[in-house]
Amino acid sequence: MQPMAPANVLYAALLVPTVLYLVVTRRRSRRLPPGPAGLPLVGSLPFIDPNLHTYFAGLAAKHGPILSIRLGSKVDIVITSPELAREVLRDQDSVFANRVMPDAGNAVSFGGVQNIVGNPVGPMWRLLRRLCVHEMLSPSGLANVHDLRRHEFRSTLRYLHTKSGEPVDVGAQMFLNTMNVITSAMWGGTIGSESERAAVGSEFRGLVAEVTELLGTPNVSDFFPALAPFDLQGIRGKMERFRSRFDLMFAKIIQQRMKAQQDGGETATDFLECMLKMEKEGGDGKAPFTMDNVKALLLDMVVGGTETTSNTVEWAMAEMLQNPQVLKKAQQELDSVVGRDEVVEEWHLPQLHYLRMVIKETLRLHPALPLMVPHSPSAAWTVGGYHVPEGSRVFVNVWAIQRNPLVWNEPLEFNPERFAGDEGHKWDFTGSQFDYFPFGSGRRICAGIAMAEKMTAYSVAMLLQAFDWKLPQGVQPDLSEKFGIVMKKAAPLVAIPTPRLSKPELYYS
Ligand code: HEM
Repeated sequence: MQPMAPANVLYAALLVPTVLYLVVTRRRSRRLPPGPAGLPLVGSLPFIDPNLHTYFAGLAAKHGPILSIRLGSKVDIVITSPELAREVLRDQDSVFANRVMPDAGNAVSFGGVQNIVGNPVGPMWRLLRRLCVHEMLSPSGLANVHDLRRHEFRSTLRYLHTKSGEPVDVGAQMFLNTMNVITSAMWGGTIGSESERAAVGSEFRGLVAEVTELLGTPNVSDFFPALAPFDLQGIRGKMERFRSRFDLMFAKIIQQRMKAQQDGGETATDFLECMLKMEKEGGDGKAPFTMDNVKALLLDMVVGGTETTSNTVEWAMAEMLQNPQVLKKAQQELDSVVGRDEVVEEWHLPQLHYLRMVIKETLRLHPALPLMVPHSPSAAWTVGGYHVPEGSRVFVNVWAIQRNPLVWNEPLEFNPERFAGDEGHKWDFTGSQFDYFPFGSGRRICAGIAMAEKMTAYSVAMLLQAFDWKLPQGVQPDLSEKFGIVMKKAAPLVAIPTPRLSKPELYYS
């Protein structure tokens, strides 16, 4: 046998390891992340805990920062480290920016993907997002409805004053306040009288509560999509009925507005007006825009904006009642910036630095969406060296990441001071830091950050400036959580307000 030429030896010496490397990495990259074994057919379904955020955190402690879990016929991926969150939400954002809508979500959102939350990234999603972020939720959009917002806050202030000395369900009041603010930003004064507005508000409240409850209910149709047509738990049927009720309510409001336009009334500057304009134009040339989009967007705002905001305010108040030194410091700041001879206004908010730190700390310990809204890759991909199947649901456990003891000193302590100074300022709501991102990050970041910031700060400022708060006799502070599509307090915060402004008339000004 002829000896090999030196060039061939070199070639073989390079080729063999290269082929081996490709085989090994390819095999490795087809490997799903580690995770619980589960049972045949049902996977880990029988073992999941309803408090999914803590259940997933427990699995991550065992299986690592990326894990896979089979629930029925679907594989879900859970991410629990800042590095991998960055990979999914920033480095590979263009691949991971899609969603898998639950069956219930499809049923309620006006013909499937008519809304922002459910739409895959594309011309339609861009148009819907631009409308929301640039028209309704931009600084100028929010400024347009400042007076309506102030009106709602003042009526909550009056109501709370009538309840002085009595137990108040803080979350329920804040839910009502937020709902009224969001609906008035959407369709302004379209609904005539106060009593008519109150009736619409209360119907909405009931519907939104039922919709969010059902969105958080485990559904066989999602675990076994082949069974979805049978709607075994009746969830789709219920959601379709809710959608019809929303449809009727929205149709009535839209009709009233169109009639007002025909009668040549004053031109409104609210969100409904700019959506109706877009509907008349039929879209932006790249995507169509129909009446279904108008209704689906209205629903997005109500469902996405109310409980997230009001629960954050409730958590902030609950944490401060547990940590009275924080509450006192926030009130001292309010006294020095606003005093007690006038009611706090939105224009005071930029000067309330400590209050802003309180909100940041609340969203660190209690992010409203603990697993965010699941993302989904548009193609099979590799994350952290593991295979992530196309169309799988990817949960990012922001709740666990924001309690990571490697990043946060005494992570379970409620300590707003950690957001002070240059070190603290780096954590904000822009999603640029992957150890703190309560509003998400990347192109799917929350569309309502500007409104959420304003609403949470204004609400907490009003509650603390106008009242002292205490728990009813014998009630202990309780900070237990209840997982849902939006994280709740397990026991609603009931507390007693005592007026602290200098004159009673101020509550009715
Ligand atoms: C404290 C209050 C809030 C928190 C903590 C919050 C948090 C979030 C998070 C984590 C996401 C998912 C991000 C992702 O998937 O990467 C999201 C999405 C969204 N939020 Fe918020 N949110 C709040 C308030 C609001 C408000 C007031 C509105 C509107 C009125 C709103 C509208 C939306 C919409 C439309 C989306 C979907 C965005 C998309 O898929 O492109 N949110 N929010």
